[in-house]
Amino acid sequence: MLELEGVTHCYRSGKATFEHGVHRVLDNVSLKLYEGEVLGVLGRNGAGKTTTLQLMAGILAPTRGVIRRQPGKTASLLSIGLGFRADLSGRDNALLSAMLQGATRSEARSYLEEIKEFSELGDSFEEPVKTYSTGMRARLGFTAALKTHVDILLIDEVLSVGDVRFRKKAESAMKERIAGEQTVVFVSHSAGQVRALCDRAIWIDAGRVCAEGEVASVLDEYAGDGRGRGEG
Ligand SMILES: Nc1ncnc2c1ncn2[C@@H]1O[C@H](COP(=O)(O)OP(=O)(O)OP(=O)(O)O)[C@@H](O)[C@H]1O
Repeated sequence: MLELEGVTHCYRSGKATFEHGVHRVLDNVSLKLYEGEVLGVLGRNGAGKTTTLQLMAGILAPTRGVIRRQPGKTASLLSIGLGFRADLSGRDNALLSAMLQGATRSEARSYLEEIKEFSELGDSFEEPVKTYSTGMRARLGFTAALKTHVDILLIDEVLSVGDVRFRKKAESAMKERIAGEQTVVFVSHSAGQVRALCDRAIWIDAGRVCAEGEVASVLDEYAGDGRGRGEG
């Protein structure tokens, strides 16, 4: 459904840092995402996980290599604080986000009360997003993505924020959605969440895929490396 072939991604940095101002974050990464699967992405801070999701979403273009997405399939990146217009209300942002996922205006409107209720934002739903806390933004982003249709859902750690009660509710709603046909790429630092939600996992370190395959064996290798130990 989505394939990365030999993908390298570099960011520009100050001339005095990295190699002549070029920071190579992904180095010749190849991976395949199959329809209906939930792929977990593990890796320490700065390993290149978010960059991988942004490439998959088409927000970034690779420096080298190819990204193939099945024609007509939509991919959407769900990450904290990304994609909201700060001056617009939660309601208007939810409307926009649904329309950006391909809903018509009236379809998008029909989701709004559900989004308001699930996100538990109350009257804040009518307030500008710039007045929201990080947890409130995450709840709005999570709920808007949960309620709208997208072929490939790319989730960047949004299930790790918010209070415990909302996190549990979000996890079980996500499980329900995943149980259907939804294709998901899921970045998390929590071994527990990856074990509970994913069909397959990859471990990225220093821009390369170190391990790929069955969740339990990838988690073992990650923990054995001493970096994933003790998380979740
Ligand atoms: N826009 C950017 N410009 C320059 N460097 C960047 C940019 N975005 C990320 N980087 C660098 O790329 C590397 C990988 O970042 P990325 O966000 O993909 O890592 P990550 O695995 O998602 O990390 P985390 O677990 O901390 O979220 C880091 O060293 C980061 O500093």
